[in-house]
Amino acid sequence: MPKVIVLPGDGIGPEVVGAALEVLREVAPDLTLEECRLGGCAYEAEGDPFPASTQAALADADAALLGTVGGAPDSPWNTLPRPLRPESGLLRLRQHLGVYANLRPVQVMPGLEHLSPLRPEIAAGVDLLIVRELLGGAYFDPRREKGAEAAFNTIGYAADEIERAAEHAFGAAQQRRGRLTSVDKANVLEVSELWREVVTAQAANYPEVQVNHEYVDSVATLLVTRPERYDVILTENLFGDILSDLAAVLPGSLGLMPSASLGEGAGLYEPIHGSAPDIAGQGVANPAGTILSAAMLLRFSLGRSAEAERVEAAVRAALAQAPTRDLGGTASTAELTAAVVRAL
Ligand SMILES: NC(=O)C1=CN([C@@H]2O[C@H](COP(=O)(O)OP(=O)(O)OC[C@H]3O[C@@H](n4cnc5c(N)ncnc54)[C@H](O)[C@@H]3O)[C@@H](O)[C@H]2O)C=CC1
Ligand SMILES: CC(C)CC(=O)C(=O)O
Ligand SMILES: [Mg+2]
Repeated sequence: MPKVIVLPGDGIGPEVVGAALEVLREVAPDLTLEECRLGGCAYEAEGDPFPASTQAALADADAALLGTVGGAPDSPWNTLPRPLRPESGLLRLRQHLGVYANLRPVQVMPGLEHLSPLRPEIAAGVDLLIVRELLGGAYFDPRREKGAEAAFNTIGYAADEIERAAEHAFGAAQQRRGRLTSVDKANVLEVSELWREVVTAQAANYPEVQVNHEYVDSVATLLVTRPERYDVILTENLFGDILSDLAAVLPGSLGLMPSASLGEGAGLYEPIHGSAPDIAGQGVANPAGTILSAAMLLRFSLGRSAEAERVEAAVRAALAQAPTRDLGGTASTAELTAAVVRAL
């Protein structure tokens, strides 16, 4: 029986993960679902945001499903020594699992164009994939330092770190529309120059994939004005973090965006949004991104594509009937989840 570690986390995490579990129990009742702690809740209970108990449970797991971690701007968690903060727990989890390729699909589902704040002719038909390198760059810089007068983080990449993330992007482009846009800042940054050289060299192995390179600042505009230009976007950790939140404007809400993080072992599945302290505990969070992350788990970690498609179709149908507040509707988390379960 496949084993999935469930990490509800902080803020709205337990609410959206609860919704995804309702759906998973319907479509995959044979899964062993084991709940563990990650983030601020783990620090409070066990003194560590990525505790040994969670690490031990992951040892024989097939996948992990995560909600969100982190506190409000005034949370005491934000002044803890950095390794003890909730977000460090998440970074350590990603490193522990070795999940270097973060897949963030951006889709405006047919019939749901009206949920986008953008004009229908821009939003209609959007279907792109952001492949974000997840274990390198500024977030994992070992030389990071903060003094009273100065602080720094460096964006560093080794060629093989770029290569292994790019493999995923080329592979995805082969399966999709055959176009790969590598996003960097090579007009200013040496690290981007190397990024561009590595991706260009790799392109020779994928003659059927059409590759181009664009600067991240320009992509920030084009992504939300001419999204049809993009099929697969490949980029580094920090740029990918920012561009994927921006891309959430296309379908209409951060709450709709799922992700899969893949390496050589168990995969990690999580919505791209944070713990939304402004709405936590109110029962109004949009659970669609987490439910769609569970669909990605079924597809990538368990090879259950038919069940994944069932879930995706049910989410599409439910969002048409019962949009949540972030989408201009009135449905609660529980109401949207019930609509998804009914539509399965
Ligand atoms: N992967 C993770 O666990 C992440 C954690 N964080 C942490 O989350 C906390 C809050 O960060 P913010 O910058 O406020 O970003 P956020 O993504 O939590 O919230 C941004 C805005 O989007 C809304 N929102 C997010 N998810 C939603 C959903 N499912 N349904 C409806 N509305 C939703 C929020 O209410 C808020 O207005 C911080 O502690 C941050 O460090 C931030 C990003 C990712
Ligand atoms: C460590 C996380 C808080 C970074 C983030 O925002 C993300 O991965 O989307
Ligand atoms: Mg983010």
